[in-house]
Amino acid sequence: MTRQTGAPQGNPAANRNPGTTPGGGTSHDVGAGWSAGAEAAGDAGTAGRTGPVPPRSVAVIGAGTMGHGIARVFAAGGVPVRLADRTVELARAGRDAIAASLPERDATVVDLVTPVGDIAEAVTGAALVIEAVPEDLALKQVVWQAIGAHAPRDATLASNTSSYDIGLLATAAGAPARVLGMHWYNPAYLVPCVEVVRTAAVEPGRVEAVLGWLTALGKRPAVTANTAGFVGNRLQFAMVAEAFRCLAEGVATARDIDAIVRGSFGFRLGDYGPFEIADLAGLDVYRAILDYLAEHLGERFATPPNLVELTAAGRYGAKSGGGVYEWPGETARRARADRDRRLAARLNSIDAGGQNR
Ligand SMILES: NC(=O)c1ccc[n+]([C@@H]2O[C@H](COP(=O)([O-])OP(=O)(O)OC[C@H]3O[C@@H](n4cnc5c(N)ncnc54)[C@H](O)[C@@H]3O)[C@@H](O)[C@H]2O)c1
Repeated sequence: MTRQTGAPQGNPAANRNPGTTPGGGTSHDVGAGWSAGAEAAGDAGTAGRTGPVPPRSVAVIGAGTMGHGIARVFAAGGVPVRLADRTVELARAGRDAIAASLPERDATVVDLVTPVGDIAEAVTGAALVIEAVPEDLALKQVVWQAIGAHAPRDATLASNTSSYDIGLLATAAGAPARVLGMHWYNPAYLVPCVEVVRTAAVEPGRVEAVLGWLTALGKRPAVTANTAGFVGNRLQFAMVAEAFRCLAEGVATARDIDAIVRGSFGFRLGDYGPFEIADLAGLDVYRAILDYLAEHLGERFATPPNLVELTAAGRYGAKSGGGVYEWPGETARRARADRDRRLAARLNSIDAGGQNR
């Protein structure tokens, strides 16, 4: 497996784990969990930034739950947005939802959003087109035909699909070299990560341009390959499926399952990803747990060969100086101190918000 070198060092600026990109590249700095905290989540403005800049104009197709939230992110970054739906009235409803979601009903943001009832009109002059119509493949393919027919020849075209093969949409558009996935999470203006899905056919530079645009808007993008569920939904839905199984087997009530996730491993997930947590816990421990779970709960818990390989090589994580990440010198001690500080701050903020259920 690919090992990440120079990973957790306890210095937020220097330790942005780039993550393993599908092509094996680790070139972009996305500020993964270990270094979270420097940027405000959501649609931060771009004033004073000297790095990446947002796209000059955007069309968002579908003004529902996701479309209006995505449109808000760009408008809040100063980007003119054409927000399209089946009718201009539905598109106006999307713009109204943006206005209602803004703490101060900021007119400068809302005024940058133009509702339209027609895809051809929406995509005219757009540097970036984002499709966010319902998860219905036949519907999406019709919409993608229209996008392909009318979008400018140099526009980057993105789908917010949660699960579909981006290649099917790219084919419908007739422009595979310009199509990629852009998987946002709800609410789009608050959840920092956007998965950027790199297809085999997308031309060099498109993915990198999107990463720059998102970074300019205060987002924390990460790259995935074009596989079912990408990374986020693959992991999230593995948990959801197991939660339903626990419920069906009477292991706990729905309320207790939610409380366990919120208050235990889920409590850490806002700050740490699975590999960071596993390296600090001990990969030998994780392997032993998985071996037992596989024996008692079945093959879906089978220990993955790359975990077997690491433990067989004596790479147990922070305690052995290396696991998924490298842990030279004092890094493990510093990372544990950093973890305790972060989690204490998280606990305090939850308590302060009165949300500790
Ligand atoms: N809801 C989520 O949490 C979430 C998260 C990530 C990704 N997604 C994905 O985002 C996409 C949109 O999901 P949503 O939850 O926003 O759905 P939604 O139903 O809330 O919104 C879809 C919008 O698309 C519009 N629409 C339908 N046909 C259209 C057409 N031909 N032209 C233009 N607009 C059209 C609908 O009128 C509606 O306003 C789906 O692919 C979904 O899987 C959803």
